Amino acid sequence: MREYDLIVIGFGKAGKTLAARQAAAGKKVVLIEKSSAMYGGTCINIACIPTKTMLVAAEKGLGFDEVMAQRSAVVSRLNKKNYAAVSGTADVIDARARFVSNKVVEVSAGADTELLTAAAIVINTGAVPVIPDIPGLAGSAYAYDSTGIQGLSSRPGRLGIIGGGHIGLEFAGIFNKLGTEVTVFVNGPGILRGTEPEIADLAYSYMKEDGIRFELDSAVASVEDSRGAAVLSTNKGDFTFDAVLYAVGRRPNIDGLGLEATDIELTDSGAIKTDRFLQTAVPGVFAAGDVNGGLQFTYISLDDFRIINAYLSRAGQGGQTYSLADRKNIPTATFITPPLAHIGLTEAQAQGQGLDYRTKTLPVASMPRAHVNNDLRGMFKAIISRGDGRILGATLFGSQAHELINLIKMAMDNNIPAEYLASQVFTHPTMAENFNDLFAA
Ligand SMILES: Cc1cc2nc3c(=O)[nH]c(=O)nc-3n(C[C@H](O)[C@H](O)[C@H](O)COP(=O)(O)OP(=O)(O)OC[C@H]3O[C@@H](n4cnc5c(N)ncnc54)[C@H](O)[C@@H]3O)c2cc1C
Ligand SMILES: NC(=O)c1ccc[n+]([C@@H]2O[C@H](COP(=O)([O-])OP(=O)(O)OC[C@H]3O[C@@H](n4cnc5c(N)ncnc54)[C@H](O)[C@@H]3O)[C@@H](O)[C@H]2O)c1
Repeated sequence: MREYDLIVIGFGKAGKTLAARQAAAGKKVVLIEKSSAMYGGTCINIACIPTKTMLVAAEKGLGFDEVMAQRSAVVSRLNKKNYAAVSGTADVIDARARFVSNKVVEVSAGADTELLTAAAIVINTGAVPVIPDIPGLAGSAYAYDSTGIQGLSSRPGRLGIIGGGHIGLEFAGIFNKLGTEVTVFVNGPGILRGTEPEIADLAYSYMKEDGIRFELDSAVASVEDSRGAAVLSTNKGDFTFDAVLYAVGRRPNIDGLGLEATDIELTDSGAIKTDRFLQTAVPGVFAAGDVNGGLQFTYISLDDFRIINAYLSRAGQGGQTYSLADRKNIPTATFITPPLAHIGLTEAQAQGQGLDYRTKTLPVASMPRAHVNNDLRGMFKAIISRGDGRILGATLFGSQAHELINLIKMAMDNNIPAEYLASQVFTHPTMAENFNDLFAA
């Protein structure tokens, strides 16, 4: 049995960063990844990076083949870069890993198997798409998850999307820009629920203006392949599509990990249960990223790395280190057009908590940079505590929102009051300078 200081299962954001960092610190480290096509993990190969590459290329007006070629070029470059970043100092094994006991992992590739053990083991196996229980969907030749849809060899004329969340809306925008007729099936009265309602309404109206169709309060009852297409039977009638994307959430990936051979415990939703240091019920075994049931974002996986790295680095030295309890405000970005970003409380949440707050909304059309950009769409909204001027939350819908939200996070995390942003000297003409008005009394 080969012995290591650290075994990392899965090439995710947390795992690859931890493997490289611990190996650089002199630890004997191995990272196990079941597919070389996944060096760098989900984000690099099948998620954040390829989808945003597709969006940017489609926004430039490129056609389907060029968009896909750019996607492949970027993924291939980053896949290689990620492999090099880890393999220089740690062992990388192309194999599937599974636990055979609490601290023993079997790696297998074809007929070859080997047992490995280590003082510390980190599970970073990500999440997999939930397949909705719709008769005929799983067997349809025209139904795809978010990975499958990126493998299409030609542009579908008609795309049906089941699910109006992050993935559904992002792909709706990409394919709409490529000239595909897109219909999104939403299982509720609107999209972007939980977002400030006036901004969700605006986003919905823009997407409709752009030609995206929505079937709200819809339920897909069955899918049937017929004459080279998929026919969706729904409570709103029958619809025929050349391709159907299902995007109704992703579940922690514990498939085939052999957890039943260990004392590792699961949460009710099937994630690996951890403490605030991301340690499982087995001391020395950690779970990072989507598999531990936290928010499913690459930057959360990176923050999980920080927690485990701090814990392992102080091993045996006692004292407190960074943990989940210290994690501050988490921003989000939804890459629709224009992008939508949020942090902290919405007005409804502030009201629900009985807080004394004021709100400020600012249409993007009032912003000088928006005129320079010739893109007047969107609205910014801030929620500010009346007493001490703290920023309680913000929703930014407009060009560069995904970048700007990080400035507000810094202010919120450090208790910098709204007044500071209201009087800060900003470069001009920029979208950021509008914080002078957004945060003014
Ligand atoms: C289409 C899409 C778009 C997204 N866009 C964004 C975005 O813009 N911004 C954002 O922050 N987040 C985005 N996300 C979410 C983000 O991709 C994930 O939260 C993040 O990649 C999770 O990383 P992770 O560290 O959990 O592990 P992952 O990166 O998922 O890595 C897990 C790795 O483990 C490997 N593996 C699994 N089981 C085994 C095993 N038994 N043995 C060996 N290897 C194994 C897998 O092959 C995989 O490479 C998106 C997700 C999707 C699907
Ligand atoms: N920009 C980003 O940061 C980004 C982009 C893509 C994905 N992600 C991450 O990936 C995760 C998964 O994305 P997702 O879009 O699959 O999940 P999601 O949770 O964002 O959205 C799923 C949507 O599907 C709906 N739904 C559920 N069952 C349904 C059904 N049977 N019929 C119709 N609709 C149904 C839900 O109401 C929800 O609106 C996200 O939660 C997010 O954490 C992030």
